[in-house]
Amino acid sequence: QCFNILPPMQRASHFKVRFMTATPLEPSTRYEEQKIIDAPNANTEDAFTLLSSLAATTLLQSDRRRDAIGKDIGAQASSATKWIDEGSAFRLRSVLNSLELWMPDGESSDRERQDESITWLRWLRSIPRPVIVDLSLEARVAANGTVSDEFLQMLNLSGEEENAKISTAKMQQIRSEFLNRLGCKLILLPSGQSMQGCLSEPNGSLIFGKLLYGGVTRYRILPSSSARDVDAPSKPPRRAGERTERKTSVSDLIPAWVQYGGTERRYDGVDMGPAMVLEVSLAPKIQTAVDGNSALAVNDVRSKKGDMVLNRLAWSPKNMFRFVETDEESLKDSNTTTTPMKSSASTLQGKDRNDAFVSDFKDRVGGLGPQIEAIVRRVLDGRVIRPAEVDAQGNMLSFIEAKSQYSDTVGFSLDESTKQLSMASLEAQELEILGLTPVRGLLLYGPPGNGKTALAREIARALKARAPKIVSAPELLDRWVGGSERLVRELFHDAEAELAACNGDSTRSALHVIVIDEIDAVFRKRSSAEDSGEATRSSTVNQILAKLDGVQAIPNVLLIGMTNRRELLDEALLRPGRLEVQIEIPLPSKCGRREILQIHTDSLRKKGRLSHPLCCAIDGVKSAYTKEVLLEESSSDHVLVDTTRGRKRRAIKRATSNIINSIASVNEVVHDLADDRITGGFSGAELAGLVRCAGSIALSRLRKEGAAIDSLLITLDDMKQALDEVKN
Ligand SMILES: Nc1ncnc2c1ncn2[C@@H]1O[C@H](COP(=O)(O)OP(=O)(O)OP(=O)(O)O)[C@@H](O)[C@H]1O
Repeated sequence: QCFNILPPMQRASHFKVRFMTATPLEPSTRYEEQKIIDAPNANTEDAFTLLSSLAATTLLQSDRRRDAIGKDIGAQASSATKWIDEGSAFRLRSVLNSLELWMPDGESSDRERQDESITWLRWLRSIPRPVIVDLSLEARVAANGTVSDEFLQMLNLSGEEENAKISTAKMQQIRSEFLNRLGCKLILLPSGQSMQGCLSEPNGSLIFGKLLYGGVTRYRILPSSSARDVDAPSKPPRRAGERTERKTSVSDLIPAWVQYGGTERRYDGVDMGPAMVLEVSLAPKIQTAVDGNSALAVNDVRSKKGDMVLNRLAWSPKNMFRFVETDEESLKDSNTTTTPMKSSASTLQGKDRNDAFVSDFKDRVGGLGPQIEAIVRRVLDGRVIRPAEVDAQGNMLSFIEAKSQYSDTVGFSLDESTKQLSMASLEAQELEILGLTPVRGLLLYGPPGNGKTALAREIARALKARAPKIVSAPELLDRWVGGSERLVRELFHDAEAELAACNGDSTRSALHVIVIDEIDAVFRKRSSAEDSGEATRSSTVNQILAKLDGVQAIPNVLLIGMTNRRELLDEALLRPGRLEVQIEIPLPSKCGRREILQIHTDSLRKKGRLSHPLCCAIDGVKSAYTKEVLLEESSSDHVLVDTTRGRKRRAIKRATSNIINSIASVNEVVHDLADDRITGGFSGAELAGLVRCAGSIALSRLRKEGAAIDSLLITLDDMKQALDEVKN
């Protein structure tokens, strides 16, 4: 008995809609013969068109229901929506449930769409005050194809006119009257800002809302207070049906809600970034003359036509939305719960990305937790990371190497491997607008051997930068005229070449990390005597500074300066815009020493080449091997049990007990290698050296015994000897 007037859904194959059969109606003889409404022009491949078509279908179905029940009821519909067909309305709501903003995720091959949505999102994040974009016209155009003349004709005919021929002009009027009852708006609110005016739709309307971005509090203003509001603006209006929805991550799927027209409604932005709400409204027939657009008269509401910025944006609502698969059960009639959806984004953003960086660093350099966090915050956060190409072994290639291998794509491609790059670039551009650009220069200073160079390499690796160029500053001072300038030019040459290949767009270039060790040799405080060496030095200094913050500044470069003597440096170098972030890399603390020891013994431990007591000493935990356990283990060794008997066995046990007694005394002395009394004052390099020394002692022992390398085991005793050796 159900009248099928749906647009062809099968083309949106990925999209599941639960179809509710419309409430069975008294069959109206007039419609019995009517079959599927032809919708040849309806393109349901984009979500916006499908949504608009379904909204129009809901209107048609509801009108039909009203006609079937009786025109009078429809005509009398005022504050309640008695005229709405519940089945169709439910379906429309399910469609909205699975509607999402189309976000650039790097996975789509549709570059144009990516660019469009980035522009659109960027605009959304920069709007200074609430904006309402009226998409009603677009929605009506999109829905137009779904509505056939025959059906409209039937809905509008009264009994007597049934057989009369309707003129084209009249038909057009009926069509536009019908479509004008369909409304669609985007409500955009900057972070934490509220709408000044209110939205209102005619009595009997149904408004479907959906939060697409950020967070909002939605509520209705009670009619009594609305009038009072004008006279006494200080009095807060009385609210009803207040609900707050927050979309904290892309994967949060906020269910759509339904509101009734008649009362005024308003949205307040939650202080968590900009918010975007989509509203689709259906007005009852009785209100046709007034038109659903009455809401646009409210003071802060601006239509698309009047917004110059919006007119300049190249965007189309057809590219703004997409459908995601939803878990139908969990969304069932829920207005408050949020449901996670499957996220296609595989790479990380924001805080997650920073956390991943921090833990990645910690696996490789020890004892520098606070320093690494500062570096991630100041140097990595907000940076667009276009990964540099790597060779077969995974080593980062220089620009020249990459160019010879990947000649056509290097330097300016946003390929498949650069997932989330567009989002990162969007974020970076926003930060740039706020003046929060990532720094171009970093100074690492502190006593030698504590991981400055190691950290610089790690930064380059974490940023997936080009193979870092590490030079020692004195190498830059060429005694020949013009020599130093040439050396500095060479240092920055690759970065400049790649930037030129990307047409100056630094977000498309991989990052070039340039490390200058012993930077104090070049940038030391100026001496009064201006000898010839001084002249070379200052021209080198000027050239490097120009690359950092001068007119020839190169944005795709991170310069890391390193020194053991910060106090010798010229203050001009440390100004913001130059080596702006200065991080001290001190001697490691007890905790740091333990981390460094763990890093340097990690591979040995994984291969089972460290004795248990040594592992315990590295970790600073008491050995679980007590004398008794060791004795037990040695006597239960299957070789002993199988091949020795009686007195001989007892003799071996006694001998083992003596050995273990002596080892036990060693255990008690060194049970924490990181302890101040044992490795206090050691630098990272010395700790790395200590591990190598213990390894060489174990190896020479093995050689003396004539055993094979695969039985190498470094013991606590080896480490003790190594400590003696290193300390002397
Ligand atoms: N914090 C650390 N974590 C892990 N290893 C470290 C650490 N500090 C030093 N090392 C080890 O010591 C070696 C030397 O350190 P590195 O060259 O980074 O020190 P540096 O501070 O740059 O010294 P210099 O000032 O003399 O150039 C590294 O290769 C590494 O093996």
